[in-house]
Amino acid sequence: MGFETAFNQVNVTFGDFQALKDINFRLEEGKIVGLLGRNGAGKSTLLSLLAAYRKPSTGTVTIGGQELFENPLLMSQVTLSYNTDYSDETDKVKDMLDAAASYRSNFDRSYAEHLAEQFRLPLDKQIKELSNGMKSAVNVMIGLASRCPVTIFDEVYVGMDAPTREIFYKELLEDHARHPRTIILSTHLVSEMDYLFEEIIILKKGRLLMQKRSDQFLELGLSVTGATQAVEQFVHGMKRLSTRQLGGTTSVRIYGELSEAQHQEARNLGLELGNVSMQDLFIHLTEEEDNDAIEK
Ligand SMILES: Nc1ncnc2c1ncn2[C@@H]1O[C@H](COP(=O)(O)OP(=O)(O)OP(=O)(O)O)[C@@H](O)[C@H]1O
Repeated sequence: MGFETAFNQVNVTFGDFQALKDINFRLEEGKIVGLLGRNGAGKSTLLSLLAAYRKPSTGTVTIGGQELFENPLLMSQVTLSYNTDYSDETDKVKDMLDAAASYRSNFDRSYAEHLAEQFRLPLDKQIKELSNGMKSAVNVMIGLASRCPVTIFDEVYVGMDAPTREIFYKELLEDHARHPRTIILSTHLVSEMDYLFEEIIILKKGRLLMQKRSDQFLELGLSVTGATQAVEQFVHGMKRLSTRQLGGTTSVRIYGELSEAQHQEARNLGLELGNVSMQDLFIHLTEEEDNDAIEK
């Protein structure tokens, strides 16, 4: 069975508020995908559809060509980890492992215990007594060790300190290499997590703004560095993301691709061309009010 994931003409409305509008995309199986968007863009709503927690108001979500909602066999192939309220959870960490092992067919208990060790999770402690970052680590541990063909983490890092997040990213990459599967990560930590993503999806105000491979996305912008006057002459009329100046040297980040003639002109002016970050592009694309076009 294939696990290509598809959203087909999906809309979600809450009363008269439309949270998702005409969402169409396909995810080839096996990729690590970053789901990006400003607060309220619709990321959690979209992920809740993919975990079959809710049904689209219209449209369908399919995995391997079959509709997901109320399809128990397919639903068991998806896991969604999110910031859970564990304030009343008297189970111990090890009880949680037992429960996950009993209902997840691919659950790898020894890998879960390895993760518990990495995250320094006390197996005998009640979950409600853990710190916030440790509760998030429990979610990551269950999510990764479940080895579901579609594995989703919705801002699951909340409360984790930087070294713990590094352990999460490292384990995710290593386990994905050993057991390739679709992993979707929604995040606001774009600059910290950009290297993880093979592909990105950007939502803006409930719409799919862009779906691109990360390398193609990064080609949407570039930095131009050199003598201030030459840089200013070169970037005149281009869409500017930011400017940094130090002494007589200026570095301008622009949005847009250059023609061969422009590359030649940059060389003639002695300018250095470089990359811009995923975060810079993301901020630009989600701030611009006139940029609501759907691009693929
Ligand atoms: N149950 C609900 N009832 C009414 N509106 C809702 C409901 N759930 C979500 N919304 C609205 O839908 C929009 C999208 O919310 P969603 O939680 O999907 O955004 P998000 O991209 O995950 O945001 P954040 O980055 O802040 O977590 C928001 O305007 C939110 O208020």
